[in-house]
Amino acid sequence: MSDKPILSLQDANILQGDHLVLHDVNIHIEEGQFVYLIGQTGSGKSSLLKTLYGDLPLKKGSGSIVGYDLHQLKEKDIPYLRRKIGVVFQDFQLLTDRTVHENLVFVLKATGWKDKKKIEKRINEVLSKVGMATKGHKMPHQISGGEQQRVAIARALLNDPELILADEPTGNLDPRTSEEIMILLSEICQSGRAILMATHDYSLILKFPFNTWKCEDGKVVETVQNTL
Ligand SMILES: Nc1ncnc2c1ncn2[C@@H]1O[C@H](COP(=O)(O)OP(=O)(O)OP(=O)(O)O)[C@@H](O)[C@H]1O
Repeated sequence: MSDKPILSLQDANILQGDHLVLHDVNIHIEEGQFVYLIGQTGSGKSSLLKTLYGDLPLKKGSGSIVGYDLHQLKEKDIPYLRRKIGVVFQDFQLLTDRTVHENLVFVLKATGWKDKKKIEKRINEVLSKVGMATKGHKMPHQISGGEQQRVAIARALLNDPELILADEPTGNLDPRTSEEIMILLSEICQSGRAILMATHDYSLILKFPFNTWKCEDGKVVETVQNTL
């Protein structure tokens, strides 16, 4: 593992419109690192992640993510930034009117892939990686929540991202399925990708211990497990 920074914020303010959610945020993630983001409801976890994937502007402070300067980020840069990071949400956000396979084709075509053979090869690779190789023909409503999240993770992996941002990816899943998703995310991390994951599930943190940042009183602080 090198010490190449995949993500860093210096003295950053996180805003929702005029509302200051977090101030003077200083964080840093390197290649292959797994970091949890915790904090009470409304403490700013999603707002921080949104700033990182370009959904909220960084107006004060500096920040870089997978080589992009967040302060200089233009609307036209956002699709390119999103190809270098994978984003996973609590509610999976699959397109419900098409199969698993078609969901993945859609993303590849939207991100510039044209060669049919390469598209098929990549889809097989990511579906195999998440244990869903035989389910490509299913509609999202024909598979379980855990399986839908596996597909959403496969979708996040399509463009081989250096970083995955996951906003409560186990929030809609039962404890056993949550653990399976954590095992999958841990394996993805071991293969060299960095992961920043917002969660409310402290039992997962205890079972899969990684560095933890807490949003509290408008700040992000590094925390240790016995003070969770
Ligand atoms: N779209 C929005 N417009 C204005 N304010 C918002 C918006 N979304 C969130 N906020 C406010 O920003 C603050 C942080 O919310 P955020 O969603 O980032 O918290 P969170 O830690 O992710 O919460 P949760 O654990 O419930 O998902 C809250 O005060 C919230 O009310």
